[in-house]
Amino acid sequence: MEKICVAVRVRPAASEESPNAAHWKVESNCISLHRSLGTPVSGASYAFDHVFDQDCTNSRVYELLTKDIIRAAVDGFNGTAFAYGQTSSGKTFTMNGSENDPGIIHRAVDDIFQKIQMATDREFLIRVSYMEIYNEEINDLLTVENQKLQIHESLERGIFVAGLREEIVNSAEQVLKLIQLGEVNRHFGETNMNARSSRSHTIFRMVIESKGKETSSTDYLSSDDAVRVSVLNLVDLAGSERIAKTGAGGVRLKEGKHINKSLMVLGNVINKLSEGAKQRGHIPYRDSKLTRILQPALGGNAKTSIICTVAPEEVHVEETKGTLKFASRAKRITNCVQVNEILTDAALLKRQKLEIEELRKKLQGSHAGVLEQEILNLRNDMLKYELEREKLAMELEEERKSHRERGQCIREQQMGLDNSNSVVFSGSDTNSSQVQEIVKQSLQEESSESHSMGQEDAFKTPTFKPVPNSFVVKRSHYSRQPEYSPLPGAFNDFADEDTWLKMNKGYIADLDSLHITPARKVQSFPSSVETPVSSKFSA
Ligand SMILES: Nc1ncnc2c1ncn2[C@@H]1O[C@H](COP(=O)(O)OP(=O)(O)OP(=O)(O)O)[C@@H](O)[C@H]1O
Repeated sequence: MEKICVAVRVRPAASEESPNAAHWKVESNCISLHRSLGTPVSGASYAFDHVFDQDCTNSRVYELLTKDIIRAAVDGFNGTAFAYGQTSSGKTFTMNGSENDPGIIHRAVDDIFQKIQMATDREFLIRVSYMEIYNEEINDLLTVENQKLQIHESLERGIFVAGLREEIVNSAEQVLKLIQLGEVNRHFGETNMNARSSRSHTIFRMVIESKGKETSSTDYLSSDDAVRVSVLNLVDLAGSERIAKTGAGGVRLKEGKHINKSLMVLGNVINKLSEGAKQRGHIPYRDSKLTRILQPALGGNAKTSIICTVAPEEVHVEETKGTLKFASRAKRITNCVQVNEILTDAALLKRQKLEIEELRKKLQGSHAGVLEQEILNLRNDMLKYELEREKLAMELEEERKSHRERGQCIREQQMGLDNSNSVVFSGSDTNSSQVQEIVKQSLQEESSESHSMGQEDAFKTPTFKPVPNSFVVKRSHYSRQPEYSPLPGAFNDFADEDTWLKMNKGYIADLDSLHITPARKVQSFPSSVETPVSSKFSA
């Protein structure tokens, strides 16, 4: 959204004013009415984007008010600059200027062609038309035969005047010649107020089309393929007039009525547009040809500036106040400005290719997203496995610890056994040492076997327990090795119940779990055996 730019320009006084007369004072961007003694009139002070006093040149007005619109028009934005004010206040002077000080139209034309020459990456097509609205009829100023033209509206062209001559131009000089031609056909008339009064509203229009120059045939990714079309309107309105002042009659009176009526409709449109969007309701653009043609410039898609010209004389104070009020309302209008682009079939095709390329990139981007998610999942899994591994390592350590404790326990038992044996067998014969050795071996075997057992089984290794009622020695391996098993009879020779009782000091080892080494082929313990150990140990 962009506000309309509004400026006020005070023309030089036509005749010397009395020093006691009320006058307008310009300070910065404010204009205020003062009485003869210099005291300001309350409620008659106004501020605008710019206020130009009588010494201001057209050059400065152009620089501050119009130059941006012209630049934007070359870039594809619609633009409108128009002069509004009572008759003889300086509208035509501002738009057309003089020989020494060319007006806005002349400067705009020069500027456009300069900018086009500088935009080397684009090619331009400029069309010019010039029309007037005279007595509410549209006439072509470039072709006199084209009279009473009609306004049409289409999706493609927007609001346009059908049958209007559009001249394709290549230079500023060519355009200025066309303007001169149009000026000849324009309706001027002499009134009491102005020797050469505009009796019509004139609209000088330039349509600027541009398209990026193609660098190569495969350069389909260029975003400048669309054709930009902008419409620039430079409007010189007829001045509102008081019939009593202009002394109009006859043709002039009729003209004056039409002028005033269309300016009133313009005022109504501005009034409505200056209200909030909710209150404004219907905008009466269709009530006059002027507002219909200027519709895009008023609250539509165009950069717009209005220069309100005022006469400084005391005699015109009321008209000047009216113009300033109009300007104040116009200041509140906002337009919605955007570049106008037209896509040819070729440009459309190229743009679609560009879009597909962009979508492909996006798709690739989203695929990368999927991969990233997968990597994240894998990382999570790895973390889980790591935690599980640590847990298992801790369990293993626990296992080892309990295993060490079991080993310790076995060693203690063995030591206890050794001690008891030394008591039982002290000073005894060879047989007792043999028995001692066998028991030791058994315990060692048991100890080594317990290494390969689970924790529960390990605790079934020999331990001390109360003496059972009867002595039982279980030799589970005998059945598997019958050929070499020691004979129970031989064992009985010394391992009777009493002996074991003595050996274990009231306790017996639970031999259920004792692993008896693979048996040697012996019938009985010899009376003199050097090493009665199993082949397992001797091997
Ligand atoms: N800023 C200015 N500096 C010098 N002369 C000016 C200026 N503005 C207007 N004039 C002169 O005042 C006279 C009236 O100006 P102009 O014709 O531009 O008024 P207008 O608003 O177009 O009037 P109308 O509505 O009747 O066509 C002209 O002679 C013009 O040269």
